[in-house]
Amino acid sequence: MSVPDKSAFPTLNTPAGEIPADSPAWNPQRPSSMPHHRYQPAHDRVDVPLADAEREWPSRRIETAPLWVPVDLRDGNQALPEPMDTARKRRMFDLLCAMGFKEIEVAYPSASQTDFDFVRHLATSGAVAQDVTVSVFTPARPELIDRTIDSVAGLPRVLVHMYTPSAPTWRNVVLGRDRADLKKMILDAAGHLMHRAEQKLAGADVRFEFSPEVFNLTEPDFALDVCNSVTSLWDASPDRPVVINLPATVEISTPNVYADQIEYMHKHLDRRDAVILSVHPHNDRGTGVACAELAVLAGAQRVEGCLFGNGERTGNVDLVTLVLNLYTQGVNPMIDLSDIDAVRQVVEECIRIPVHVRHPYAGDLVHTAFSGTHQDAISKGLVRHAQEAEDLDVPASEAPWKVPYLPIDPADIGRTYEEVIRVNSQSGKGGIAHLLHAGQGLDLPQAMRPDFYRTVQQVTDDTGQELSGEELWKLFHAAYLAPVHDGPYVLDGWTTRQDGVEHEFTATVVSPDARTPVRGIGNGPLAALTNALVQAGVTVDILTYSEHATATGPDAPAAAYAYCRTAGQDVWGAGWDTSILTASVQAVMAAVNRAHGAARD
Ligand SMILES: CC(=O)SCCNC(=O)CCNC(=O)[C@H](O)C(C)(C)COP(=O)(O)OP(=O)(O)OC[C@H]1O[C@@H](n2cnc3c(N)ncnc32)[C@H](O)[C@@H]1OP(=O)(O)O
Ligand SMILES: CC(C)C(=O)C(=O)O
Ligand SMILES: [Mg+2]
Repeated sequence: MSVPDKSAFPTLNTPAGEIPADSPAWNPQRPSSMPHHRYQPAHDRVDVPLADAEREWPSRRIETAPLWVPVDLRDGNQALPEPMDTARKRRMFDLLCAMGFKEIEVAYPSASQTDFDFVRHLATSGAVAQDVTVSVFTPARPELIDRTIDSVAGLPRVLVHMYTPSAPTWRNVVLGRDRADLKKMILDAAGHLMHRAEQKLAGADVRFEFSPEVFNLTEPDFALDVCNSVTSLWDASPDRPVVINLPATVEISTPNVYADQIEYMHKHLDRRDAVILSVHPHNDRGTGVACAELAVLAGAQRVEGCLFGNGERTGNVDLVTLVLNLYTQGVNPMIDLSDIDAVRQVVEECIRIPVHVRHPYAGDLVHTAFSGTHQDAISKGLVRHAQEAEDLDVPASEAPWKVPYLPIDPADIGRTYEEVIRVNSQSGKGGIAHLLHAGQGLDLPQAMRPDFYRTVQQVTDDTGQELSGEELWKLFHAAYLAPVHDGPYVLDGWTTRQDGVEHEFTATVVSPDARTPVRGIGNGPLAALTNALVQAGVTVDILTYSEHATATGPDAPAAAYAYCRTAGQDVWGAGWDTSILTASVQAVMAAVNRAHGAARD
């Protein structure tokens, strides 16, 4: 074993402190010297409004899908090194429509000519179906609102989404306004937006959305006041509801805090039946998905996010994960991900960022098990699943899914089982047997599996590499099948004959020293074979024997396995032929040659 060279590691500040006095004996961790004191807990940065008695989200369940709203073409796009052009945006838009999204944020039209032109393209090309609402995003600046309204002229269903930062640092540092000033600015802009839309978009179905940016760091009473003022100004009603979108623009806390903030708004917003309560989590702490899910428990009805979590910094919340998380709870997610690789391919080509191999549901490795015990469990689970489907008389794709370690049937999202089990040095006999079964239809006897496992382990340990199904088959072939032709005893032209219960086996046994004609009698062809081999000086006891067809149909090869005691050893041999008899003779002769070949070496 090689010892790593310590100089290759970066210099770390070694833990400076003593073990805290109140640490239990089992925990010898010491304080790190990193300056954690520079950061404040979320509870010191913002009031968390919900009292214990009011909190209901922990005991709720998600039983229907919220309205999913992809913001890939705006929030995702603004975070790209190379923002999408019209062709890429159109490809992404068509994908989102095909997946079943009905409200899609398509641009920040005042940001660039490209974004403006894309909205014009949608308005003039007939790309937008009857039931799809196009959403556009604008800051609260009159000239930029005007440009935004100009972009959507001619679209029949539009949501105009206006935002302003509302958290104290943003108010003070970015906008230089106090609460009253900011509220005035918001209401002025909201009024301007409404009047401009009335003037320029008459006849269209136009609705409005407001986001207090960095809602999660905004004082709850201020957020509530601003949102209520906006819904009142826009005269929200159940038949023309306003979207109030409450972003975790930058994640700051554990998801339960966000859930409390959302439940507070859900319970205190005016005109609640005229407000669609929306959330927009980002993923700075890696908990965007948890925030969205807890927010839905807390009363959110709409979720904004991006496919595969693209977006500013660590991304927007990942809609693919959210949708499939819901699916795995037996809830119809209202979005089609039955070909996740096709979706992934379009997204990767549009945004030019690859999906990580460990990305939930979609990564190359997420339905794959390398480790032995997992493979064993999956392999047994798949067999049980097929059996249960048969018992229920339904196709395997309809039977309830309970396979260990696989939260979803990979086939439901267009993945194949081939990638589920892969073999390296961490793998065990179950996984190896599974791959041979999947590839060649071999059903290795349980007792033979450890034997082949040792051969495989030797190769994977020596190379440190993965073995494909094809490579495993080659190894199996070399170990158990090839010795029939490649060893000290080869049969030249053999025949069998049956007379009542008596079987006769005749052959010429070719060995390096002689060609020996042999003839044996027994109560079966293999007994006759072993009896004949004695005449060539070979004593064989067949300890166990089994055979099976490797597929259905008359031409399907049969596989045979023989465990034999010969040359002072117990060895396995295998045979593979369209004739079961030939396969069984091969299996015995392969075992003989493996043992006698090894004895001579
Ligand atoms: C959390 C989010 O995702 S928010 C969306 C962020 N997305 C983007 O910024 C992408 C598109 N943005 C842009 O193209 C540009 O920033 C524009 C066109 C909107 C504005 O460009 P510029 O006028 O050059 O301003 P710049 O971007 O430098 O600064 C923003 C200005 O808007 C103000 N501002 C920021 N947000 C808002 C808002 N929501 N409403 C009104 N004003 C705002 C800032 O205070 C600043 O004002 P100042 O110039 O008086 O200091
Ligand atoms: C909804 C808008 C303002 C946004 O992208 C955010 O806050 O992250
Ligand atoms: Mg955002």
